[in-house]
Amino acid sequence: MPSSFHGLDAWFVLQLAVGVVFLVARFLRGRRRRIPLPPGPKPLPILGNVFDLPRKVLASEYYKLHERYGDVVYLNVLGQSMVLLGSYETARELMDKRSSNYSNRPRSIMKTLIGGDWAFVFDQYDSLWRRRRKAFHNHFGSKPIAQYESVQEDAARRLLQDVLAKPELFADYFRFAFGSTILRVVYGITTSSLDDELIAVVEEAQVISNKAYTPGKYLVELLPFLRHIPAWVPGAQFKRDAIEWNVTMQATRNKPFDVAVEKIRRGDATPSIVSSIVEGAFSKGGLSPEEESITRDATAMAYFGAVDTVQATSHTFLCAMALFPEVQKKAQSELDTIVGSSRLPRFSDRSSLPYVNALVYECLRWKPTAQLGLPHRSVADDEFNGYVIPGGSLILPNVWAMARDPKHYPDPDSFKPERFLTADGRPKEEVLHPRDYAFGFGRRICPGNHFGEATLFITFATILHALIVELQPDEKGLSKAPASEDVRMKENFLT
Ligand code: HEM
Repeated sequence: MPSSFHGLDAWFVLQLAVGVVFLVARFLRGRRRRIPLPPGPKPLPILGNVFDLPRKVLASEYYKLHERYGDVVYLNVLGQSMVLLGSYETARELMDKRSSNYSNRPRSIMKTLIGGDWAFVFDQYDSLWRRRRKAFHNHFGSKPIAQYESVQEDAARRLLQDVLAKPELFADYFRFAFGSTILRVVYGITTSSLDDELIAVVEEAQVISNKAYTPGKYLVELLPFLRHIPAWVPGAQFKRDAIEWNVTMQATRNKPFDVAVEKIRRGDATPSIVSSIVEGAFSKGGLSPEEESITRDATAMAYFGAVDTVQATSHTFLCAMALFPEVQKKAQSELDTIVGSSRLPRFSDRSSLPYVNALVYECLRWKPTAQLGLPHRSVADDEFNGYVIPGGSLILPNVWAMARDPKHYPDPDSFKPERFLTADGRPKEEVLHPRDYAFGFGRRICPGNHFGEATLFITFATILHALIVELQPDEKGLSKAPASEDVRMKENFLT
């Protein structure tokens, strides 16, 4: 006997519901069909554009699709819509101006499996992300970070000594300088050597996340039901890795925070972001468990956001200085005039050093660190230039292409800080600033951009004031510089 629902036959209600859903879906599909998708290669049935997707995560490879199909390119990979944006103008229109629709992130199953749910860079565009991001922004905005300038100056000076003592370890020392600055600013923790225990933990977490978030590496991202497979099943290595990685990911979130809180309890804390939050809450009886959890999440994100990005830009700097000695000389001459030979640069010199500032911007432009940005995901269907962009599409801004658009940057392969300066050496307003794309877009724009730029400024100014960056000669005493266009970016989201 069929059951009844408020007097209606349940079977009838079910059929009605299915019918309505079907009609709505058909209507939406029809609407979409009336408005075409953006141009792109013809998809295969079911597989879609799997074989059109560049084999390498390299912006230059993705750009070939723009050369063929235009500024906005549509791909469908196994049912997942992807929209590639090939110019600053399109990214600005969609990701900045319509930010409320384009600020989601792709879902990641591995993020949860490895215990990385605290890393809000991968959060969905929801209220939890808003709270974590606000907590972060409160301490990394342009005003609050000014109080940590002396920490950044000290780190740059220590870097100089370390590189002078052991130039062959320059890459390790740059990394240590940025990592130790973050631990000091965020947690008030002083680290003294490359093999510091806390640095080792957070560095390990970086390696893990780079593995876990490599696009296309894990089948579970395409077939989410695989996450339920028990770890002992043959072939489920990803589950066994995830269990092991959980320990490091949790330690990264909690260990430095616990050390900071212990120092506050003992009364020997140095001023830091955590000390200001925890001590600020004393008057109301301390942080609530929820506030504490948000603080742990937000503060742990700083090391994650800061170290790889700033280090990659520093490598661009070293490479550019070695390849363009005339630029290096100009920057050094400005430093000699403004800073003089009796001391090292300080933040108070920053506004008097337009050429050094322009050199920082040119480093962000010449080989941008996140060459395909970080993917966003759209929320709902949208119309743009006569095309429909389906809700749920992955949006990939080609930052590399923006940074070398000849409309904005004539002779883009050359490293020319002058492009950001007027003929009489003052900052030029009308040129597209790398800050407008190198740090991402819309509501997801990098909240560490002020801190990041400040770190780059003081590090580059200090190095240039004391050292000369040159190519290392080979065994015959010759040093052959590659052409600028042959300096290749590594295959990855971060270069
Ligand atoms: C040269 C330096 C840096 C570059 C080029 C850079 C670049 C980026 C980019 C491209 C994004 C993605 C934005 C988007 O989705 O549209 C991002 C996000 C982020 N960055 Fe940075 N960044 C830098 C330095 C820093 C620093 C120093 C910090 C921390 C102090 C930081 C923290 C973050 C965080 C927390 C996010 C996630 C934002 C979110 O999803 O809401 N970054 N960064």
